[in-house]
Amino acid sequence: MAVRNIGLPDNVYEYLVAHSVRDNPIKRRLREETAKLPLGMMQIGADQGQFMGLLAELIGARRALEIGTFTGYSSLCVAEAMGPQGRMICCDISEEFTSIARRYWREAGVADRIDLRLGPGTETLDKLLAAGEAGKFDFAFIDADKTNYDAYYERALKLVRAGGLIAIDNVLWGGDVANPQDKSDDTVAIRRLNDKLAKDDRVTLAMVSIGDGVTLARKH
Ligand SMILES: C[S@@+](CC[C@H](N)C(=O)[O-])C[C@H]1O[C@@H](n2cnc3c(N)ncnc32)[C@H](O)[C@@H]1O
Repeated sequence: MAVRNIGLPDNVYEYLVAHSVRDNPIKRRLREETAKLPLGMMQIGADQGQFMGLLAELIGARRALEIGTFTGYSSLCVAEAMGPQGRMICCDISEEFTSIARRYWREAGVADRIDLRLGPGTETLDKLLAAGEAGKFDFAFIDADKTNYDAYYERALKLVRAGGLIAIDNVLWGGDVANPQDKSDDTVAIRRLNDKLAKDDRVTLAMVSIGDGVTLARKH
């Protein structure tokens, strides 16, 4: 029988990271500084950051979109992977969190690739659509407030080109999506989007059990 579970023991996860993550001191320090914050667990893991960079590289991404930037780790991974030609629009509502992101982007030499838009993600995406940016992005990463996930997905689907990729984070929500007793707003929102994506013929789909679960949706 194929191995099916996602719960890696700590020592196996550490082995995985030690044998795959191509780290650098700036990324390591950003992870360490973020880990000290009360909401530090919102940051994606080093292995997921590298996975996203690889995805961006595989599709030759030059324009990327991120909804939910926090202290900048996922955006740093994608911006680095796209190289100097890459450009990224990052959406967040927090000046406090993203001031940390800006500091690390500058230090890593990717600040000129990243355009941070502060404000509700749906509004920023609507402005991009109104500005004629539909179909202009290669890659989108959705990782902000869960109750807006469907709104982000529908907008991202318009903003990415055919063949472009949307990655959606936290689709397993610590396993809560599979617990029918859990009817909290965040769980219900993620579960609804998962149900919809499972039969959404506008995309090719894979749900990957990395981190807290990532759905990859390639636009037809
Ligand atoms: C899970 S964190 C993102 C983690 C980030 N991708 C990383 O790997 O470090 C979610 C972020 O979404 C932001 N956020 C929450 N509500 C938002 C909204 N309505 N619009 C845009 N961003 C929002 C939060 O401020 C927070 O920084």
